[in-house]
Amino acid sequence: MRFSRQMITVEEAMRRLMERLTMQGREEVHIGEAYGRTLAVDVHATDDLPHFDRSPLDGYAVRAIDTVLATPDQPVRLKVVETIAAGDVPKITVAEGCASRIMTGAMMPSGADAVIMFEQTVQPAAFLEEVGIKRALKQGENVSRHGEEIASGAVIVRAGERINAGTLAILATFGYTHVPVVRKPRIGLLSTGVELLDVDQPLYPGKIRNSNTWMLSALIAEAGGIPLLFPNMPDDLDVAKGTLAEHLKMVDVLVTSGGVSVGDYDVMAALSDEPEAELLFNRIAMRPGSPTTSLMLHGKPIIALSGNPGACFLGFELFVRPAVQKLSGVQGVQLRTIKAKLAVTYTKPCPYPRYLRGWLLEKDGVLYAQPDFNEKAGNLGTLKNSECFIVIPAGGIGKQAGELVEVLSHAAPSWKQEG
Ligand SMILES: Nc1nc2c(c(=O)[nH]1)N[C@H]1C(S)=C(S)[C@@H](COP(=O)(O)OP(=O)(O)OC[C@H]3O[C@@H](n4cnc5c(N)ncnc54)[C@H](O)[C@@H]3O)O[C@H]1N2
Ligand code: MOO
Ligand SMILES: [Mg+2]
Repeated sequence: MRFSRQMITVEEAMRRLMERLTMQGREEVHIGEAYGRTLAVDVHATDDLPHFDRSPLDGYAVRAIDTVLATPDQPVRLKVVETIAAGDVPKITVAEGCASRIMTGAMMPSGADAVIMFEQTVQPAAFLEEVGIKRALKQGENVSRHGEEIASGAVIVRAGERINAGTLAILATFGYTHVPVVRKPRIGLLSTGVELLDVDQPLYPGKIRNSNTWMLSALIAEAGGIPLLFPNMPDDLDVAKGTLAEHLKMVDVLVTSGGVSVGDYDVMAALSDEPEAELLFNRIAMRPGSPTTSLMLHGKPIIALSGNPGACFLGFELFVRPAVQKLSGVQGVQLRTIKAKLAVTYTKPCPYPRYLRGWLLEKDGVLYAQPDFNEKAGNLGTLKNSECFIVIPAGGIGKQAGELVEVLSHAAPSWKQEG
């Protein structure tokens, strides 16, 4: 099996994995902790917004009919009967020939049906209790109507939407101190390989420090999962079987790095051949990361990423981020690309689609995708500069500068969210 692998497309691999994942249950969290979480149910407006007629300006609440003859040269004089601050309940009805001073956000007094801003009024010097209105107003002008933005009972946020800063504003407006969200998935994480040292260990010949675990842990948290870090796993199949069985009890998905290729010590590849493992895929038409593997073990999915840091990074974006999102309740998760012009010619041939790390730039209104030329799968020095993957299609002669290419950005918005 290890040497005769069936190659499938990225899309097919993603489909096979996604169909094994189901949304987590729900929990309630305080609004202060809800940022970045996914709504578990539709949330409704508990009142009209606004819930009273209010003024959007600092000015005077008037009866429009009283202002019909008003001009800058001949202002209409009205008697000021009250001053209304935001938060006050007006006490006096605005009668014919009268006006109330009113502040932004304050409740409209009964009788008034329009507001004129201070700048369009004059204060007759000798008559402090009067105001001169310099233009005619229409009924309803400058009044924010009760319920004009959102009606009580309307859906304000849908199940499956990710809570951003704007969502928090609307939830707070309607009094949701606690928010029904989808439980965060627990994503176990470990690296394989006896060559790996911890960050605080000195280098020895042949050994390297484990960087994938730290990179993946941050990416998992950013995607909305809880990373659970397990110790590095030795390249021994029997040990791996026991260790993984224990870890799987504690997580919803397990992500591993390394050991997926055809090497003598590639333990995750060896595990895929075991009868208790159900292989989902172990060869994908993509570069880097073609040996990226996924399997079901003891009823739980394992996503086994390549150990090469660049391939590991790509594998995360293509498979782990969408998996975390689906478990987190995000609706309609799928790979979504945008088109941009390739900033420089790239001619390296490849039998599979190649995902080049890079970034986007804008020049004279045109979006360009700039590849990072440090794209060897094992290179990690420029991983930090990567904000997207530029897809160079299989075969052919690559792409010329200025040709349109598909670009997959790492940020969450590139994953379609419906609803
Ligand atoms: N005969 C073949 N050899 C290889 C093939 C192939 O098709 N035939 N594929 C190559 C490709 S492509 C890739 S990608 C790698 C995949 O390797 P593994 O996923 O098995 O990963 P390892 O062998 O464990 O490690 C690869 C590389 O990455 C370093 N590494 C591993 N873990 C970490 C970590 N946690 N932090 C930093 N670096 C790590 C490791 O030391 C190796 O240098 O296989 C090719 N070979
Ligand atoms: O898939 Mo590998 O990362 O090309 O070296
Ligand atoms: Mg290997």
